[in-house]
Amino acid sequence: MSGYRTLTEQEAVEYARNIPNLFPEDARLVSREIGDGNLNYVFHIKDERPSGKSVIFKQALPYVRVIGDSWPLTLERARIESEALILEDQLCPSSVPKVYHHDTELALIVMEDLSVYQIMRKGLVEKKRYPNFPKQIGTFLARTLFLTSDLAMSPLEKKQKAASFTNPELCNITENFVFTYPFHDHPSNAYNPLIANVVQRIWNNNELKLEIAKLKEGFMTRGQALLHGDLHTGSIMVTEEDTKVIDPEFAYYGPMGFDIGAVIANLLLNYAAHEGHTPDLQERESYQTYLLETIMEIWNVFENEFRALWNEKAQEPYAKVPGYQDSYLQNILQDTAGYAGCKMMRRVIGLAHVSDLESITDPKLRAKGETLALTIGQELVLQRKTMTSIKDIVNVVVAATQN
Ligand SMILES: Nc1ncnc2c1ncn2[C@@H]1O[C@H](COP(=O)(O)OP(=O)(O)O)[C@@H](O)[C@H]1O
Ligand SMILES: CSC[C@H]1O[C@H](OP(=O)(O)O)[C@H](O)[C@@H]1O
Repeated sequence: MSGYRTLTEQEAVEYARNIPNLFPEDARLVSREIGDGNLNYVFHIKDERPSGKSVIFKQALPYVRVIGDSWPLTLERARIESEALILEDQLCPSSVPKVYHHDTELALIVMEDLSVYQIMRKGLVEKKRYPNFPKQIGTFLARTLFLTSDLAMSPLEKKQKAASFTNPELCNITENFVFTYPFHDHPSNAYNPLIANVVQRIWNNNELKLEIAKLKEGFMTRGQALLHGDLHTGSIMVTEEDTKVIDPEFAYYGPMGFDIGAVIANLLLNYAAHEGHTPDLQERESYQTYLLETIMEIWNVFENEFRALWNEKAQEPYAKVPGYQDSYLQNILQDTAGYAGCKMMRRVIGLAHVSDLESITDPKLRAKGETLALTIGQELVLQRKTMTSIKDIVNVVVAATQN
């Protein structure tokens, strides 16, 4: 920590020049801070000479960027993010930006520039479609989750991995801002006044709160696999053909359904937001159907890849016991539904919102989308234990939309 300093755009350029073989000697480097997340600085550094080469510098600050130094936060998250990116690239090649360099003292990662990709959340608001996304993200989920679990690793190796990815401060953000504060009258909450009655009903619903308590307990105690830990559509960059996952600074050993649930929750937040963005019924239903088909395909790819990995590579002595694989996958499905539900509700009631809904300028229209998101979120949590197939998740969404 002693040599830590926050880089300016110019200092980032100087630093880039001193990394061997990163840029040509005669490079004319231009640097721009482009971070739009809650936590860190991100610099885009480009050679304006013909090499045209560019890289991304991501630097952790010793505090939460959007709040300031009143909320200190560990710089260790840059080490976790860098190691998670390197591991994810080994487990699922080309699914993440390449890491070129990591400086522990400066909490800095130098990585591949993905500027030709777009943050998926923005593309979804523009109603873009990504035909290869389900295959790519479903494979990413199956490979990163299966291959870091006790199913694939020796118990010793897995526990060493879990120890090196212990991430208490970032997990605590999730424990508070995903599982606790949004379900209580907490000062950090920020919701549309037009949905105050729906929020109040959630706070008074003890059956719901009991289920959220169980899901939170799972997040805190169930070290099934190395998770990305914050896999929302702002942490996914896409082109029409390709998908890259960024920003695994929340990585830790947790329940597999938390990552799958994050992807599904954010597709469903976008689904709900089109109640406000897309007044034409036919156009809206067409895009919402596309989102539901995407969700089903993601799960189906995940399940097929996961079963294939299990049949080919499982080390666990009980792996071949009849019924174990089916029961394992059913548990993941039910966790997926529950965590998706929590994540949808936190993005409407809690501190950190999503631009899918926030970009609906008319508060009444926004309230419509937000209410749908809260209805779906509650039902996913409450009905999860009866679910046996991805169709059950889709049925919850369709029923909530029709009501
Ligand atoms: N490898 C990359 N290539 C291009 N842009 C990137 C890359 N990594 C991050 N960004 C840009 O920086 C923004 C913030 O990055 P992110 O890793 O999400 O930061 P934070 O941890 O603060 O949320 C992203 O939304 C994206 O626009
Ligand atoms: C005050 S942290 C809130 C929120 O921010 C993180 O998202 P990101 O790093 O992608 O901006 C994470 O989702 C936290 O829960």
